[in-house]
Amino acid sequence: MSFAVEVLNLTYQFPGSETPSLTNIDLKIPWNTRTLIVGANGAGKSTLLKLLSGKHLCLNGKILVNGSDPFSPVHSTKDGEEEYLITTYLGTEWCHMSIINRDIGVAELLNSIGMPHFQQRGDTLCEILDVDLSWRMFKLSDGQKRRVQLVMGLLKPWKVLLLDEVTVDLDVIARSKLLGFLQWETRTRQCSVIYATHIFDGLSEWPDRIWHLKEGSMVDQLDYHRDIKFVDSSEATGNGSVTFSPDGPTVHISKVKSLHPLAQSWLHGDPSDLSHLLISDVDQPLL
Ligand SMILES: Nc1ncnc2c1ncn2[C@@H]1O[C@H](COP(=O)(O)OP(=O)(O)OP(=O)(O)O)[C@@H](O)[C@H]1O
Repeated sequence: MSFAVEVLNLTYQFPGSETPSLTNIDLKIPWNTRTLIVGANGAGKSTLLKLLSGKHLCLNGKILVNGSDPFSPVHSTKDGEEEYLITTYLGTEWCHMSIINRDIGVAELLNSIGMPHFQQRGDTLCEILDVDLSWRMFKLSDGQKRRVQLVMGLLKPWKVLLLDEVTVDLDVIARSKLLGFLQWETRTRQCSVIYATHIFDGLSEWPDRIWHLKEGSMVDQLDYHRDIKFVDSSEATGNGSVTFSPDGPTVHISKVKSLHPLAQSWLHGDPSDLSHLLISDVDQPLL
């Protein structure tokens, strides 16, 4: 069976560093899956995603993405007539690309990276991310710039998408549509997504697997469908419902299906944990 990603006994230490950032990582990620990586700041999420994208050379262990070493110069592959990038890595450096702050039109920008060759995909992405081709980049809000960037980053189809928290300033609708698009992609063609995030809103139904990286080690690997059950809490009035009172401004929000409590409990006790400062569920004010 071929895997989207296969990692065997990977240990990675940055040059000049005293300790490894990743230790003895073993992973097998099948095709047509969505993997969520959860970990405290400094746990090694970005390092892992960058290694998978070929940005760092793996010296200890083995990494195969689409069956090949991601550090090799081969960056695309063919499925029939279609050409695919093997990996697309969208991370924090990519978010700061200087071109997005210039006085340039969105249509011009997208055309310069090959939109005409991927017209249908580009149109779909512009529609789901609500990007207007007549916008000028320097006039956009941060969230609008991010949406244009995401259209750019996702325009060319990929086999393995590595997302390193790039949805942080999307509004909830754009984020939800983007996650829906990625879910649809993984269901309709041979590809997989690995997503490292600290934001769990709207993710409860999204992943197939949820992994916990702690101090460079993969300490939990859950199968979403097999291992996770959402249960009604005794004080909840429903499951994920919102009731607007006709008589006033009161809104009743029942406990919603969320992976946030799982992440909170995993990260409790992990290094860089400040969970003692968190407002508990019970005390949390409704803003
Ligand atoms: N270029 C580098 N040189 C040396 N050490 C590094 C470098 N980049 C990251 N590290 C170290 O590797 C470890 C993992 O960092 P990484 O950026 O992968 O964490 P992360 O889980 O992505 O964190 P965050 O949630 O804050 O983005 C940290 O201890 C960090 O200090």
